[in-house]
Amino acid sequence: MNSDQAKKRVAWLSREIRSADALYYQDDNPAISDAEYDALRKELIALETEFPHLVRKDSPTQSVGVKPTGKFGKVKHSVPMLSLDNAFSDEDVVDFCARVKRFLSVSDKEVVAFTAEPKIDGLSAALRYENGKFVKGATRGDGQVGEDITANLATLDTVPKQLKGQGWPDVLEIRGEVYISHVDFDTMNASQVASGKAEYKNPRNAAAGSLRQIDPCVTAARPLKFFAYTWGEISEPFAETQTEAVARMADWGFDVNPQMRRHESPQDMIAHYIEILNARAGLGYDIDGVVYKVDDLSLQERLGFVSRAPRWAIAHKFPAEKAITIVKDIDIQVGRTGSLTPVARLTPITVGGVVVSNATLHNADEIERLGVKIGDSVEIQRAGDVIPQVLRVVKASDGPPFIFPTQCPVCAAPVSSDVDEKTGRQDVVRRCTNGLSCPAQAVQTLVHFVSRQVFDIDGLGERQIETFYEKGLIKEPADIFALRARNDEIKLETWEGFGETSAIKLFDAIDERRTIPFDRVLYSLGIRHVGRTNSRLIAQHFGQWDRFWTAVPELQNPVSDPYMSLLGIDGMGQAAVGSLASFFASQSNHAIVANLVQQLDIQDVEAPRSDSPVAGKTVVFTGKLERFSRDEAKARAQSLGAKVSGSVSGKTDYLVAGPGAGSKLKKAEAAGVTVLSEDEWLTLIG
Ligand SMILES: NC(=O)c1ccc[n+]([C@@H]2O[C@H](COP(=O)([O-])OP(=O)(O)OC[C@H]3O[C@@H](n4cnc5c(N)ncnc54)[C@H](O)[C@@H]3O)[C@@H](O)[C@H]2O)c1
Ligand SMILES: [Zn+2]
Repeated sequence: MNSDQAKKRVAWLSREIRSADALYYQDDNPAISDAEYDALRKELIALETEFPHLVRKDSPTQSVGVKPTGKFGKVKHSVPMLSLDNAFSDEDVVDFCARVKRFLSVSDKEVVAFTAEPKIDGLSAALRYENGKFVKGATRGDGQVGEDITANLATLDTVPKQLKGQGWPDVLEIRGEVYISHVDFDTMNASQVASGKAEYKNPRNAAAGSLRQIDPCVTAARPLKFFAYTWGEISEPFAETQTEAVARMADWGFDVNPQMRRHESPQDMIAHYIEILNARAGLGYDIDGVVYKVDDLSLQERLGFVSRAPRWAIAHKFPAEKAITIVKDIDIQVGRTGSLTPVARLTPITVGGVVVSNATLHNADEIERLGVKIGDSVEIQRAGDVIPQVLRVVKASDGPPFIFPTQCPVCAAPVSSDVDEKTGRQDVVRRCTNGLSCPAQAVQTLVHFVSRQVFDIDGLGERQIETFYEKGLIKEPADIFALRARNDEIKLETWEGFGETSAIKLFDAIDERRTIPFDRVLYSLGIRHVGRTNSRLIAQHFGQWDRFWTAVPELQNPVSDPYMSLLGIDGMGQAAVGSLASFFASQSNHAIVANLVQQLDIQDVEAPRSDSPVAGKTVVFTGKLERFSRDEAKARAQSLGAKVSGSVSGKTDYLVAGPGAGSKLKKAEAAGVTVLSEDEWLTLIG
């Protein structure tokens, strides 16, 4: 970016931030998420660092909050109320500690202690005490001048009107955070709804809205609380460290946060941060990070301030898990079994450090429940590696409601939903009824076919499958094995993304997989209810592919021997056997499998040994296995006639626990299940 472009971007960012500030601080009604806001600020700081001449005196990076409105009287802060700099990563924390030491000319070996405590997501307030009596309360405002909300603050139980104990300075200004607990927030919103008023978006906005009421009686009825954590003007010092100061505040009758601790290294600070992050959901009030402060007050004094934040403190922000964004479109994806899954296409937004541009809407019922339509503002959530979800509509657009298609969006075949045999209710999932004649189902079936757990063909992924399918070169699994023979006409080495070597590599990878066990072939077909376990059970039952193939036509008769004997297998149900039969009822499916089998050398599957020491036993594997992969362990156990389960229950006979085993191990121990190490397991099975 050149200086000119940077100038424009800086101006734009400043404008965006200022307007967000006004909505957030003055109206208590933000229009963008905190994560979005933080991203704008971060970008502005980066640009101003790169182009220092673009820093204007009125830049949002040089100031705090917004100027007070005329709604309340004004209070001048004799000690400015500042904001905090942010750290977003562990590295930032290490840098911060190093920066503090450098500033103080302290060697690496010497210790500078820091406190760590939760960053309460409320709004800050200053309480002035004269001779132990509460005389004035103010908001932060723009840091220099705040609003006089004495009467409102006086209504809080956690704001002492008279300090307890003794030894307080004659003039003492205590600062801290006003907030609302989760329980109180829910109650408050329920009564907002009952009286026909708008709900508050989150506890912070509810607290800010409640505190900045013209009528203190309204504030008095709101469940506001106050945590004390710092101070402003004082007539004389009252402590030597942050830790000591907070302890004295507690003595004088203030709530202080019980999670605060002192640390001597960035590693300990970060460990504490993780501890608080994990405790977050159970605290009962919102926090949005951890604040670290230099413990020694004389060092704090030496470190002083930069424009809007102290040099001796930093806020280590939590990754935001939720964010608000806009639904640009709703697409319907067709899966391998024809299921229609609606996906919201979003205006991209960073959630927990990851850009999210799609979120699942699960099914038609969920769309109806949420009432979501194209153009709506929605709140989304991302947790771990799962697909982001839409939680709720924040602001509805005036567009038409979303109509769930009655035809497959890919092949236009009619859509239907199954009826649950037990409940007689319509399944929430709608499916395309066109089977493998639907291009979407065909491609997804092929993708499943080549995937790791099935044919495991290196170099063939979704993208390649799509290309081959579109060119008409792979329409069914058997075509994959014919590619090499047809390459004179295909000339794969001339395709974009392929060279001579990668083409040969792909053909080799395909040929390597011609020899394959019976159960994998069955699993590769992607038949509903015939997953890995059932494929294995069926394969073990027949032993050889040819025996199975001879029995296939008889499966159309539900009282035939093969049908009944499959039903008799422990673990197989009507759904699986019925689905297997109806798959082969289709002429084209039958032909597809026949073509495939011609290309393969199918290995027999041995029936489980009933004389093995673990035959008929139920085994659970947990932890990190070091002697074999999870798949291998499972296959081995099954071939010895053991049942492998994913969870510990009363039926479990053995738990094989590798290093790092957690909840399953605890549960097994509690249930008196025999726990074996990997070596013990190997000895047992011989
Ligand atoms: N969504 C929006 O439109 C929008 C607009 C403006 C600001 N914001 C949000 O507000 C924040 C910026 O506001 P800010 O300038 O108040 O900075 P800040 O909230 O990130 O940090 C400073 C504040 O933290 C508070 N705090 C809480 N616990 C504390 C503790 N234990 N010790 C010290 N301080 C503690 C204090 O009130 C202090 O003023 C950002 O997180 C931003 O996401 C959002
Ligand atoms: Zn279709």
